[in-house]
Amino acid sequence: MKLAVVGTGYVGLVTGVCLAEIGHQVTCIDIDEEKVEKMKKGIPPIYEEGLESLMKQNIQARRLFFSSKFEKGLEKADVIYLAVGTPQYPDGTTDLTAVESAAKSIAHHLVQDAIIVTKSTVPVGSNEYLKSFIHSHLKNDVSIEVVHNPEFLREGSAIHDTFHGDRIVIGAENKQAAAVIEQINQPLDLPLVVTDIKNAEMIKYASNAFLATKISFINEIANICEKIGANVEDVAYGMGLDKRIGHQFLKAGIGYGGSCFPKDTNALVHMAGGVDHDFELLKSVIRVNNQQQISLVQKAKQRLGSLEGKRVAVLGLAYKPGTDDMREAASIVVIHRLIEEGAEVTAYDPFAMENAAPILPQQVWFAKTAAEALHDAEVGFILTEWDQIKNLSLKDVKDLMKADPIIYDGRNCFQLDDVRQHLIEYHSVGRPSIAGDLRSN
Ligand SMILES: NC(=O)C1=CN([C@@H]2O[C@H](COP(=O)(O)OP(=O)(O)OC[C@H]3O[C@@H](n4cnc5c(N)ncnc54)[C@H](O)[C@@H]3O)[C@@H](O)[C@H]2O)C=CC1
Ligand SMILES: O=C(O)[C@H]1O[C@H](OP(=O)(O)OP(=O)(O)OC[C@H]2O[C@@H](n3ccc(=O)[nH]c3=O)[C@H](O)[C@@H]2O)[C@H](O)[C@@H](O)[C@@H]1O
Repeated sequence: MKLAVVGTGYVGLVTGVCLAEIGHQVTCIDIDEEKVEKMKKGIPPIYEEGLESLMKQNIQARRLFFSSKFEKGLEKADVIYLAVGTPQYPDGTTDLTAVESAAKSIAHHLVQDAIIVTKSTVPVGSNEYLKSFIHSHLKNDVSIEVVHNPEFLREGSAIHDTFHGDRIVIGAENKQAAAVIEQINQPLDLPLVVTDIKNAEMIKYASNAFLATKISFINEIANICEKIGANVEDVAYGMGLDKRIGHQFLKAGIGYGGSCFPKDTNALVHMAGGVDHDFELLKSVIRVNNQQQISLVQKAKQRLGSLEGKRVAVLGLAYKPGTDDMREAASIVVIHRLIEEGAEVTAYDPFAMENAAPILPQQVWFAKTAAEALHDAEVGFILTEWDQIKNLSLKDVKDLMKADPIIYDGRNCFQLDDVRQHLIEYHSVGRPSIAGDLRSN
């Protein structure tokens, strides 16, 4: 089928590439011309495992095209996917500016009947509004249907998640339109949920809110574990064996970040408020997460009295491994706090430093390697569990850092026994602290 995808970010580009891979003819449209020029050459503007090779293969097979011109990209497209960003306003409500702008461009350039499939996460009721919005901006005598097909991929495993997702949700008021989207996805052979648009919109928010709840729950358990001398990893393992609970999303850490959990949980709280429902549980989830992000700096300050002038290495900046995305990364909160406390921060991330530089305080130095960041540091903060960080030898870490170093590990990257052997003072999340080299005190 001939498809167009509008917006080529983490979701749009992966969607376009994967739809081409299963045999469709796809043109991806983006208003960012620089990005489009890069993509035409097979260079993805984002870091995502496996994306570049799949993109190049489909460009070569002449199934995948890129354009910054709507009139060209929409030519003969039967189905148009909309995957532009839906960030949050400072008050936590959803900013639909990009969706409206892209919808208007689609409406202006549509010359044949089409189904518009929204992939962007939008508040309940938005798709109904979008349908009339597009209608009112059509320039030609064409008919449209709107289908909501929320996206569940995770950054860092986006290609895998698209081909092996747990379900595809199709929200439609029109059965024929739903059937077309089913047909497009048929080669993926994944379980389908065909429902109405409001349900599809709510499934997306409820899913993200539930996953965020699991994380804040285990982080609270971790905080209690620390106080009573238990180990959250053993606790989570024991809990997760119960199939009703499961092991996924029970990894305690520095709190969730990323472009979606923070904004989608806020949006759902606002949506609930809009219908006079005080979503107390989700508000607590958000509060717990905000506190979790600053907890390690608070511990360091308590332990050291002051961080003024301390040389601090921050390893890992992206909100999770496998991506260069810095949106709502815990590292932003942690580093701002460290700088406010007077620390001298050197940071390292294998892929996210380019995106991090413009949003972190100017005082931050960027190191080319983890070893360079650790060199002569007194305190280390681990904020993303990249293999490049998890696989560091603790002997090297100790040798590189100043005498009697202290590590605050927000991702529980190291085995406690291993740390004990290396006599490094080590504080992680929800596990007993390790005292370090007592001989030198
Ligand atoms: N990032 C993720 O892992 C996931 C994101 N989502 C949702 O998918 C949507 C997109 O998210 P991302 O891909 O992260 O966004 P993004 O910010 O990475 O990409 C958006 C793209 O749209 C382009 N764009 C903006 N306005 C445009 C317009 N008027 N016409 C054409 N292109 C335009 C931008 O240049 C950019 O390339 C959001 O609603 C998000 O909540 C859903 C699941 C996963
Ligand atoms: O709507 C979205 O954008 C996406 O949001 C999340 O995907 P993503 O943000 O890419 O990454 P996750 O793997 O979910 O991690 C999110 C955050 O939670 C943290 N996390 C995750 C799992 C865990 O056990 N503990 C934990 O702290 C991660 O470190 C990260 O900061 C969801 O997992 C996707 O299903 C959804 O499509």
